[in-house]
Amino acid sequence: MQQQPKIIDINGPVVKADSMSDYKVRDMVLVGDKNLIGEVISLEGEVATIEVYEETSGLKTGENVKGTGMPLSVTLGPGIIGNIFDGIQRPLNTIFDKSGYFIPEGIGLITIDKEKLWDVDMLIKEGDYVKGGQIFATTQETSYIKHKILVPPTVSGKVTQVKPSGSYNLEEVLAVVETEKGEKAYLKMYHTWPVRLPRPVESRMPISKPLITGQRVLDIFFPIAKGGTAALPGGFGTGKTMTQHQLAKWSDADIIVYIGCGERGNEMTEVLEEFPKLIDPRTNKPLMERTVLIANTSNMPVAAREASIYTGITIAEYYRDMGYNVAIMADSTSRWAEALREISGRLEEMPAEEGYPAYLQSRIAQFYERAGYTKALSGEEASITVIGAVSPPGGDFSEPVTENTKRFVSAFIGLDKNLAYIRHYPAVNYLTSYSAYTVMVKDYYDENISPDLIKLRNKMMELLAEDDKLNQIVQLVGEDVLPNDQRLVLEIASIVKKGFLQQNAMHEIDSYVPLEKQFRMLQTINNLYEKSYQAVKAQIGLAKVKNNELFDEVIKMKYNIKNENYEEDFKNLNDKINKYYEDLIKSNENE
Ligand SMILES: Nc1ncnc2c1ncn2[C@@H]1O[C@H](COP(=O)(O)OP(=O)(O)OP(=O)(O)O)[C@@H](O)[C@H]1O
Repeated sequence: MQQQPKIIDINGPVVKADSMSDYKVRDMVLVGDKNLIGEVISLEGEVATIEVYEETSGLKTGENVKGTGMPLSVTLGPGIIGNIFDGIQRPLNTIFDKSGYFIPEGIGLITIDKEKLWDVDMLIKEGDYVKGGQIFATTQETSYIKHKILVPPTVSGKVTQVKPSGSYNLEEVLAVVETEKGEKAYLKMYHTWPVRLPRPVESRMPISKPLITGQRVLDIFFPIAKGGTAALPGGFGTGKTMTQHQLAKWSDADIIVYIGCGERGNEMTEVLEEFPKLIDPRTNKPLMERTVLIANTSNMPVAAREASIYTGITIAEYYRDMGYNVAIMADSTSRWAEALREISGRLEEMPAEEGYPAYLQSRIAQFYERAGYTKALSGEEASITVIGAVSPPGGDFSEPVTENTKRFVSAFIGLDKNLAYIRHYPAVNYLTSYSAYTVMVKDYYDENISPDLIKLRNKMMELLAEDDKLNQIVQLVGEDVLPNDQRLVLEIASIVKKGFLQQNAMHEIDSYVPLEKQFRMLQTINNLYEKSYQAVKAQIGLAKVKNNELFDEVIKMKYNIKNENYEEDFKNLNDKINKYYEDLIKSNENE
């Protein structure tokens, strides 16, 4: 008989144990007298290397290691939404209730509440055939989210027993299925799934719908698509967290999974305090009714930080499988990569660039590849959108995490320290950012808003590029050498920047702007440009063409025109623009 495995070496979160030849890589184990949760990451003969997800100080060699018979997994069932978990899906509220702010080691693998009763509507009857991923029952998880209870993806067969609709807890067997092999499978309201294994889907579908965020620089200039991937790199204090919060609050996903990964504890406290108070503008329900928070701050064990990304994406996949559009925000993937580096260092692996392990690239790829627009096994169309913040040291985008992330995302929304310095927020660098989704969502914008939207967007992008070029000349020789039409470019570009790209997250009206209003704003700026250009062409001096009051009114429309019933206001503003330039050109002709 195999001897009892014992700890032979402890190096921070990396522990070695002997007599482990019966175990497999990725098995979840309980380490030491306190039963700390760990995962076998390599095996060499009898000796296993184990990554421990809890604080290992106090652990001693000679203590036992025990198997759990399964890989590191999450428990998927009702009760996830609105919850706040640590990196391995332990509910922080329950932990705080039991033991205060710090997570005591050895608290075990507690997860969602298995005793709570849920009102379940059964959708199957005896004799039915069910297949993996099928929705076999539903329960109202929050007033906004109907939880569709799924047959585990690995189970299919004939239903031999079924409970009637009623009130049940998570452990009760709702149905028994006889599989093709003649084995019995017991369907409960939850099942478990290994975090590192992507959940299967029926098929991948083309990306075509935007994730509408209410943030003008994103929705119009650099759209993120449902099922797409985006990176949000930015140096210290450029607004990554703020932007991720804005996305979590406002984007039109059904479900938000927010992973606070290695950020400072106080930043996460803000999320924990602020989010439960927020109201979703589209449903008028508390935002937490569609949100899952995963908190793994810099003061929590580093290995659990590494796991938190997988925990988050597996939860996202589970809700996708029910047919929901899920958006995942990870803040910050750099801290996650640092956790990989730290563990790799302790494993004495050969370091590659800047000390990161050689598999950094493949790990980043695996994470973003779990995004997509798909047909789920249940037959429902659904998506996972992944938005990862990246914090390159010193704001240098050529470092390995930013470089590798750039390869695997289709939208790269770079935050710029110079823009942040002049308080141009969100500090998105409009010259170097890009989104491949602009083309993919064009048809959607054409049909749902106007065929002019993307045209105007492209025109304004050209204007901003020209503005950048002209500014270089201005810096050398001053503005006076430029002809009036070029000086007008500088003036209008300034309006695009101040009146459109800058958006105040703290302002009641400006924090979130409906797409239709965004477009009306862009049209108004374009109208001002066209009419003022006619005046310039009519040889009218720039001092008159640039009517400060009118220009200011266009800049301030973001605050002064409300987010609803705005037609009249836009009409008045545009009439004012038209009249001013008609009068100006007429009086010039009469002179
Ligand atoms: N859209 C915005 N509207 C108004 N203010 C903003 C906006 N975005 C960022 N800011 C300002 O920038 C500050 C820094 O933002 P934030 O904390 O998100 O930066 P960060 O890049 O996450 O920083 P760190 O590197 O410290 O994690 C905020 O406290 C806020 O004052």
